[in-house]
Amino acid sequence: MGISVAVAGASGYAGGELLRLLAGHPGLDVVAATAHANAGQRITELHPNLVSYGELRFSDTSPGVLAAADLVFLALPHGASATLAAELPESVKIVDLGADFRLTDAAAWQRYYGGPHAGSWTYGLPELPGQRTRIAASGRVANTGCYAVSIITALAPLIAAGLVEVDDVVVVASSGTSGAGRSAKLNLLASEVAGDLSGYKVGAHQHVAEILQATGARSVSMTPILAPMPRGILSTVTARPVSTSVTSHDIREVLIRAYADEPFIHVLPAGRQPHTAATAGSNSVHLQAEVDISSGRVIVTSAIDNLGKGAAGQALQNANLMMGLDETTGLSANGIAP
Ligand SMILES: NC(=O)C1=CN([C@@H]2O[C@H](COP(=O)(O)OP(=O)(O)OC[C@H]3O[C@@H](n4cnc5c(N)ncnc54)[C@H](OP(=O)(O)O)[C@@H]3O)[C@@H](O)[C@H]2O)C=CC1
Ligand SMILES: CC(=O)N[C@@H](CCC(=O)OP(=O)(O)O)C(=O)O
Repeated sequence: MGISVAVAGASGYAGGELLRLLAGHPGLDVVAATAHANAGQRITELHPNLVSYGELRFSDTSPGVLAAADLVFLALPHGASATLAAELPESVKIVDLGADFRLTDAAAWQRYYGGPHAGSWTYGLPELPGQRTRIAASGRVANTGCYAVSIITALAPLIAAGLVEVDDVVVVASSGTSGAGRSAKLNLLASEVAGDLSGYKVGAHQHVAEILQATGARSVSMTPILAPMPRGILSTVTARPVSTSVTSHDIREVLIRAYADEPFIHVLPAGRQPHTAATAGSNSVHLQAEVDISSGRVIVTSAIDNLGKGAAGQALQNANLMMGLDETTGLSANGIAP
């Protein structure tokens, strides 16, 4: 018997992707998969792709069920994680895929989420300097938000290297519909989304708070766009260089150096643009950098699978670190394209 694992919110998109990854993990055994309205249903009724779970059914999401595991993943709506985590013993390690514990600043929490701030846990992005060691030493880790992963990995090294101004970052980013969860909302119907592009939460996206916190940027303007595809996020991150002498080559060199030893972050060869399809099903981030020949602004494009490095893959990477396993176990850098 390996390390026992429970997934709360396993009937949802992020929880379902976690179950898929965990089915191929040699050291982690799923002992419980919980749901809310769907408790009691067979896993395969909600996730017909997960045939290896056979007749197993979703349990209720209760502290008693979860406390029996060594490691718990929380893939729940905002607010539900904080309530449940408070009822689990310290001995149970937790990775929260939601936002409840991502922000250190209560005022920032208030601005974007409202309601009481539950506190903060170790921020779950191992590729940030020093963060891998902190995650490995933590019993509680808060996963990075999906857009935030793609944007922070594009921006943080440039700010750390002093290559771009911190007060003029502009992001336009598109997400597939699974980013919104598996809820029956009018704007997510296939007939509404197919053949359409639209902005949403324009100028007020909650991930800006964690992008500021993780990168040291002082001002980020973000325009999210809902894209007619099931998975994937493509972010374009533009910033003003500190000097007109900064070249595309300089930016690429900084990114290449920052991620030289990272198994999941790939700076593409010059001239090749990231594609969301190339990251689908993987835990990878694909990056490319250019300097705009007209405005002189730095443009970094970044593609991820929102359910992979944006959620379940990242959560498993963090869990591997927390349990002393090889960080890449059960994860693939390769996407499933086309
Ligand atoms: N989708 C994505 O790409 C990403 C999601 N996340 C985060 O992961 C978390 C889960 O997201 P996602 O999978 O998309 O959401 P879904 O809506 O697809 O799934 C939500 C899950 O939570 C359960 N649930 C709903 N209400 C409650 C409740 N009151 N108490 C306990 N469980 C409840 C649902 O159970 P049931 O269906 O049985 O009612 C379901 O299992 C969220 O915090 C989200 O922000 C983070 C990064 C990316
Ligand atoms: C398409 C879509 O609606 N995406 C969601 C992604 C949120 C997410 O999953 O991240 P959190 O954990 O921070 O909520 C959004 O933009 O809010």
